[in-house]
Amino acid sequence: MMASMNPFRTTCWKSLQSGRRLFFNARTLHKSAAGEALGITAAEEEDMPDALMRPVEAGTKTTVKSLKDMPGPGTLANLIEFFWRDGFGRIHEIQMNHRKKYGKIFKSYFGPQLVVSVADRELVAQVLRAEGVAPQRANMESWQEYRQMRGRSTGLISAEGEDWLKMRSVLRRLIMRPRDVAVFSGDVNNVLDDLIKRVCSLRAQEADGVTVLNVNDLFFKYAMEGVAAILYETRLGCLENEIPKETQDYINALSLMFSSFKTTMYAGAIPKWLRPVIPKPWEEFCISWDGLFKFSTIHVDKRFAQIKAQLERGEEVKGGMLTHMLVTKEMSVEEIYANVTEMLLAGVDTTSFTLSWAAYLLAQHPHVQQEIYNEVQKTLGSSTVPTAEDVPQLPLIRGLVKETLRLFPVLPGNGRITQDDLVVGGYFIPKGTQLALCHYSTSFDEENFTDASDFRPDRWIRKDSTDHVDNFGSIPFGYGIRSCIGRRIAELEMHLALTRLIQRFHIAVSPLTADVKAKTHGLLCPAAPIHLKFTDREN
Ligand code: HEM
Repeated sequence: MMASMNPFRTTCWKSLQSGRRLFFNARTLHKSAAGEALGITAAEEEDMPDALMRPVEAGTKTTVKSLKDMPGPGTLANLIEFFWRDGFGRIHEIQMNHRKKYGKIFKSYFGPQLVVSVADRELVAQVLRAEGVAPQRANMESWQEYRQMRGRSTGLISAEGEDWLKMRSVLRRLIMRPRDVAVFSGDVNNVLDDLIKRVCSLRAQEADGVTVLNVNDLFFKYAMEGVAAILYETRLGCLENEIPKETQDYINALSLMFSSFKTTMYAGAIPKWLRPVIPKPWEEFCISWDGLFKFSTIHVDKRFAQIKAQLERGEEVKGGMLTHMLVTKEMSVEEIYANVTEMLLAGVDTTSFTLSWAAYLLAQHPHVQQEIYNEVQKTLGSSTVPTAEDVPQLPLIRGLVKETLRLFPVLPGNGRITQDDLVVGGYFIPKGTQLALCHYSTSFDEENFTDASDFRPDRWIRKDSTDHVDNFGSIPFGYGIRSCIGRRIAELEMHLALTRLIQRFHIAVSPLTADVKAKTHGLLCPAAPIHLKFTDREN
């Protein structure tokens, strides 16, 4: 769309396409060379199942079927399921049902929009194996339209083509490897000191002295404070009793964004010409983005002013990711605003929902909690404050996060728009088709995980250095060059938070908590509040 308006973009895009052909030829390379071609870090590659790196077998003759032959629910049935029976809240369940009924690959129509769902580990691997240099996730027209209207830049989530590639290559160098984010351990631990204080003050307000109501609210504030400490290099005060006004304004903008989620994200369904008749969704969408951008602008500008003052005083400028971006000017200031805005948006609910589920699962499985507590005690004792360097010695903590994300993948499905004609599962899929990669159903597939409904963090532990835990059925952060850029930040926040909570408290389910199921609201989140008891461990 935008590319065709700008001849420079068109030229560059062509060179990207030829780069991509090169990449296809490189697919038969051995693992690390292919990893390099994909832009995958060594740590990611280590997790990578061989299936993803295996060269395409030549010379096998198969009949290719067309999309017409692909099974799937009827258009009307699908519309009723989603719009009448509120299927958007049950996307994960519908994914499982459709997988059972139609098989590994099936098609659905949302009005005129065709979506091909891929619900099988090997086929998902095949799709990702065919990715080019700048994969496209979904149609981001509404995000791009807002940015054009306000003269704003796109960020990693909303950008495409060479704009995306340029920003991705800057950010990738800063935060993609565990060792890049290890330096933030101190900042995260400062936030964790406040989280623990907050747990103590909240439970003191309850009659039993141990219950914390609605832990997601607590983890939301922790995730926001933690990610902002890294992105903006500042503290926001989310875990204080009185939240500062500008932080509260941001939280309100974020809530508005999520409450209007259905009508905005899915309402590429609401065509532009209908906006004068149904103006509210677009208006709310713009108001919430205004709030989110305003917040980022305030914090980026604040840091910029501090850096300027330091330079004027002849002082050395030290800092994290934001400082690096502001000083090196590898991105324009508008691009920095857009990226920190989109990263904060992507980093708060994802992390906080996962922490809520992890705490809930620990509370429901006291034996597992005890095993993890033993590991933490053995490695750190009761008072050593963990850092990123300790995490490799805590395999059950890592397993806890992986297992939580397998059972409750915050993004139950992910998207790709095919950039070339493909044959997947014996079907011809033309270029430009919207694919849905069904991570929720592959996570529960018994072929991928034995006793798949069981909560077993130890299933992720390698028995020895040759043991390979094949996990392609569960890729909660996506895979390859368009995978989650914040993965290592999120992992650091979650590993340290869970270690410190388990080290300090015994966590149990409060009788006030009903059996909490998952619902989809854009992300997979708890359908009811989770109330937990935090009792001090006797050390
Ligand atoms: C539990 C926590 C998180 C989960 C499960 C998660 C998951 C994901 C997934 C599945 C994607 C799409 C990947 C793909 O299309 O292949 C994604 C993209 C993204 N995530 Fe995360 N995420 C988490 C936390 C974070 C954090 C903390 C940040 C920022 C600090 C972040 C920033 C982003 C961005 C900017 C993208 C778009 C990347 C691109 O298009 O290049 N995420 N995330």
